[in-house]
Amino acid sequence: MKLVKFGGSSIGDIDRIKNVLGILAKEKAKGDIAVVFSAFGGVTEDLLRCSQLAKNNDPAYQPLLLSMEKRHMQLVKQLISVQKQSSVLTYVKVRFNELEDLFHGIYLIKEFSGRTSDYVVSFGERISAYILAEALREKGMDTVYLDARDVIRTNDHFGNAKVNFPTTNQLIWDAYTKNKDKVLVITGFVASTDKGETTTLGRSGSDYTAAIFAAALKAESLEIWTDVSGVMTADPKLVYSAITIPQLSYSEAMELSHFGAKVVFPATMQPAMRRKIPIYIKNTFDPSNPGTLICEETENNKLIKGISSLSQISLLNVQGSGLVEVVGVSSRVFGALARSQVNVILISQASSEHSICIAIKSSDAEKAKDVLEQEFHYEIIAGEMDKVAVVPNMAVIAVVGENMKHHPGASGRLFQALGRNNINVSAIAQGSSELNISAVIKQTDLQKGLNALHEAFFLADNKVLHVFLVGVGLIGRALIKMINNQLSKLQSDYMLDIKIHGLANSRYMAFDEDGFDLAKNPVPSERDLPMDLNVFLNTMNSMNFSNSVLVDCTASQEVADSYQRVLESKVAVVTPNKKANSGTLEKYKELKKLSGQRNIKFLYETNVAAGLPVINTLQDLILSGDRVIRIEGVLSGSMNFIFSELSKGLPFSEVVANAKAKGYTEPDPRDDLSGMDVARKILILGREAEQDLHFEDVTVQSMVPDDCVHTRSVEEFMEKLKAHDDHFRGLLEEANRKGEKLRFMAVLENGKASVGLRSVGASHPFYSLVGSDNMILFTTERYHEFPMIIRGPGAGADVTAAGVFADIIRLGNYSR
Ligand SMILES: NC(=O)C1=CN([C@@H]2O[C@H](COP(=O)(O)OP(=O)(O)OC[C@H]3O[C@@H](n4cnc5c(N)ncnc54)[C@H](O)[C@@H]3O)[C@@H](O)[C@H]2O)C=CC1
Ligand SMILES: N[C@@H](CC=O)C(=O)O
Ligand code: NA
Repeated sequence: MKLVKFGGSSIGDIDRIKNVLGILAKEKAKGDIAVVFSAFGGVTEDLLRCSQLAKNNDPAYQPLLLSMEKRHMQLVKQLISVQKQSSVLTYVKVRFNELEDLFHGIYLIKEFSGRTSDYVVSFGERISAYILAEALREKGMDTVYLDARDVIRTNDHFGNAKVNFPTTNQLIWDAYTKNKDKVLVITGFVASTDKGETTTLGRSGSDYTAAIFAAALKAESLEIWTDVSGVMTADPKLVYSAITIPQLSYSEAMELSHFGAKVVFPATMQPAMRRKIPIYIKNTFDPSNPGTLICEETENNKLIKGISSLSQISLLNVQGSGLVEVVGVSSRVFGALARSQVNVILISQASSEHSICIAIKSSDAEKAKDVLEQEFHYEIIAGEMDKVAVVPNMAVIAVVGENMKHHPGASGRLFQALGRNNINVSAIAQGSSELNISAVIKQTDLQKGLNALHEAFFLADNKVLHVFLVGVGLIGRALIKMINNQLSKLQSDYMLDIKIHGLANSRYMAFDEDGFDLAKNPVPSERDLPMDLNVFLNTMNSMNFSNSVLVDCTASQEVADSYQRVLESKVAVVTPNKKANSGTLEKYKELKKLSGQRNIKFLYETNVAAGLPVINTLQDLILSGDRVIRIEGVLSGSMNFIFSELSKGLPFSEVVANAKAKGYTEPDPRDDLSGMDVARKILILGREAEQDLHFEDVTVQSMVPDDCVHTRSVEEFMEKLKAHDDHFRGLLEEANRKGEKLRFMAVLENGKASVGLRSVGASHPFYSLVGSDNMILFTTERYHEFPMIIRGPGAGADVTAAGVFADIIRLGNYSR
């Protein structure tokens, strides 16, 4: 025989109830069952609300009671055929009359005791089970309604009564044998004392009822039907990739639930567990889902079963020389805490015995500090012990699973995952049962920690990078396309997954917790939210993914100014935007330091020469001890394109327009023509070469004619430029006459840089450049006689997006 239990949410309305009746018909077809029901969804709460209103002498309880009565009557009419309705309606009516009398009494005497409360709420289960027993009979099931108060005997601890098992088991057995061929339909939650007073069984009481019956009847299994598909690997509200745990041992279920896996409350399952009855947690709304099986021995191949946590924790630190080798100190610590009802959640003491660290609920922290300081008053005065330090705003994160004891490496994986995400561990505890490893971390790190551990233990083989992309323009869009094209290969061959959760341009922003479908080329639009960088970053932080990265594909100063805050929140930054690194030297150094010290990556290969490996190469040279003597470069793809095209005989204004159309220029092409873009790049290269370079150290020759400097828009600028076509043709002709070519270049030497237009002869390396080519020559102590040369297209959507993409993938390598 199988014991089946449905909670209030499973029978919340008529559709849900019909669904449950269908499930029961199928279950019955498989074999004998007995059913436990809670009250219909929300009824217990409504009964308590009525009671409170009545107690407060508020007649508003009357309409509430009336609406409850209507709701029940309506259900009877919907579930039971007209011929059979009247007796059920009468039953319900009589119960509501009793309730009315009860509330009237409470209203008059303004008193509502625990005893009355248990009696009041018992109506919920009594009415629901009665109606459902009748409804099942209508469906052809031979049911019998059983008021559990007739069989479950308890003491008179109203609200949380303790069961007298010998008597209860006998009474249940008798009731069962009396109705052997029938389906018992049992009221959950309620019981009674020997004197016949109604009691209730406390938290998750209906589950408890089901477990008590399952044990007494030696059921083959117990099925708890609820509104989720079993116990999940982590809280799905915090870990979006959480999945159902197929099997849990009884001890694992106990451990997980202790840490707040709210689906089942295994203390209530104890009677079934003692008899080793398998327990299934099933989803009423997805009956074909196998859910979770909780049993004695599980088929087990995962290192851990689940990850759990407790919030609102404080750490107490009791420390001092007075603790070392003094017998009885810990007994005094825990004795004092116990006497003042402080529950200790976690304890950790190093073998040096110099300090004891205790995790408790934050609400107990002040009391705990006081009692401990009283207990050790004299030791503190004598300086043998410090005052008790309290660290608030902490959380306990725990991995649970019996397999940990057979396989070394669980704690290694745990600390590695937390460490890689820059989550500091303040205390650790693992009992010798090795069923649970707990770590105390900051509350603000909790969600990230849960996700990091979930990835490490459950998706271990696939690293996920969580991207927040600001700037869905030319480069941003090309990047999205590129990631989408490469995703399945990265997933299958490199175990790397990339999800984009946030997208923004200057006007709108959009978020997707599961990650946008990149195949749809997502772009934020007026259907989404108005862009607000602050909100964007806050949302990013609140999603709290491990391995998060802000990808900045704007040219915005505001976004660049946010990197410090982003890095401080332990989110990496990848960007082609040069604004941050070419601002003040102090800012540049600060960001480098922050990223280095906290080990949060800040990658910007595309700041110079797009995807060409310039920055990484330079960093490698420097890291390996080389010293840069001179850097010479054509660092602007657009300018090289412009002066190359010019030599084909096209007017200057037209080739500038072409460069813009091809996506080589900055969002504002004046940034290129003014030499600013190249100045920024040589400044960044100098700084990467460990030179303390300021903007004033760069001399810049602008290509923007004087009357174009103050144009108000890009369009006006492009228009005015036409008047200068002859000037640029003249420059070209002069170079041609000398057999030379015009190159816009930068040179850095002896702590000074210059940027401007030169004409170079055929022997110069820059002579042969074509199109959007860049070329960089590093003369260093090692590359002294002949410089190291890097050459190739240095602007354009694809070559830039590819460089940004490579930086993102690099993050995946670091975080692996
Ligand atoms: N085009 C190229 O070849 C290369 C470009 N870069 C850099 O890439 C960055 C992007 O360039 P493009 O895609 O060509 O520019 P774009 O103008 O096509 O796109 C910029 C995007 O940023 C958005 N945006 C601007 N300010 C914003 C703000 N405050 N908040 C949110 N979004 C904002 C715009 O709405 C637009 O979607 C620039 O920093 C550029 O210097 C770097 C190397 C090469
Ligand atoms: N506008 C830039 C693009 C890369 O930074 C260029 O022309 O090189
Ligand atoms: Na580059």
